[in-house]
Amino acid sequence: MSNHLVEICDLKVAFDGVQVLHGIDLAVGRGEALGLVGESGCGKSVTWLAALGLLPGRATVSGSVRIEGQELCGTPRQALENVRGGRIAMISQDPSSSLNPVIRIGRQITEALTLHRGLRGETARAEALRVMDMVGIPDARRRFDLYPHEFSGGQCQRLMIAMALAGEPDLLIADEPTTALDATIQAQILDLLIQLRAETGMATVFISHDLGAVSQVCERVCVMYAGRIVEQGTIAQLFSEPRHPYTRGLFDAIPRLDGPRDRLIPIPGTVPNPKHLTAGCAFAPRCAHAAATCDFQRPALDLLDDGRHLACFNPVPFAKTVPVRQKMLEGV
Ligand SMILES: Nc1ncnc2c1ncn2[C@@H]1O[C@H](COP(=O)(O)OP(=O)(O)OP(=O)(O)O)[C@@H](O)[C@H]1O
Repeated sequence: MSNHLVEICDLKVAFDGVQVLHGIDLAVGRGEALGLVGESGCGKSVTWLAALGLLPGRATVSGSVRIEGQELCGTPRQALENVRGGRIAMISQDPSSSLNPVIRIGRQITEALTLHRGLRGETARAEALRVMDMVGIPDARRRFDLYPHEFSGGQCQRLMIAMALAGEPDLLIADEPTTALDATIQAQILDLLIQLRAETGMATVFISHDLGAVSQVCERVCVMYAGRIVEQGTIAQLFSEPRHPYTRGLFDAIPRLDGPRDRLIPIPGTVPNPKHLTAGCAFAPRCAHAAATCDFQRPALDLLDDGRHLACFNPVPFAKTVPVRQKMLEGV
């Protein structure tokens, strides 16, 4: 059996005939933290929603998604439900997608414990309190019978993580888990994700626009553009020497606290509409490095000598490191 916990091969998704994922190959190791970055609409969420069978019926999905060898694509709904929340749990930026506003929080967590681990009665209650405590809800015993609206936004996010942990997942997919929170609470939730991974050994997929957050939580990062992976490597590789012009553009667009605001260089243009993709590289119209070939031929995702994967005919040369990335790397 492979060393990977999850292996995604040639995953394709179309909505009403419009293809939005074009053959994603991705693996997550046991206990690994993988970051998925890219601008809005590039397919980060759809990749994992498709993997878990959570897309609406009008989506067409093909390819293979395996968890420890067990194929999920084409698996009956009931069997998938055992995997979701059990072996793989997903949290999003919106606690209301996981927390039911009219059910007391303790009951919601104990129900998840019953569903995924068969715990009941006092055992379930004790475990729910332990999980609430683990995610840093103060005075869990007293707050067990409160409703979600009686908790702050950051605490609701913690409770959502508690629900996810209830099934003792092998993989936690955190989809923009901190986007809706203010900076201090964001930092606390990131710390919590790092701490929980260290304590439980679960793998984490961290989906985010925020490269700084990804560098704190993850070991490896995957950059997506227009439904494809364009660069993939370790945090150190991509942060010190991004080779894809898109990855480089994402770094240059990060606001710097220590420099003049005019150093921020946004990527020109916008993400293409999936209906209007050409046979060329989807990033070519926005790319300062694009050559004539890039307009009509698409580069494959190749493995480079340094171990990263890159899909580009004309990559950024080595040794173009800029200080902002050095600063981020200090924490890696
Ligand atoms: N339910 C849906 N119906 C139709 N199209 C969809 C649906 N969900 C996603 N899409 C399309 O699929 C593409 C990928 O969307 P996805 O949500 O995966 O992007 P993302 O990278 O996660 O963006 P964000 O960072 O904004 O969440 C987009 O073009 C989006 O419009």
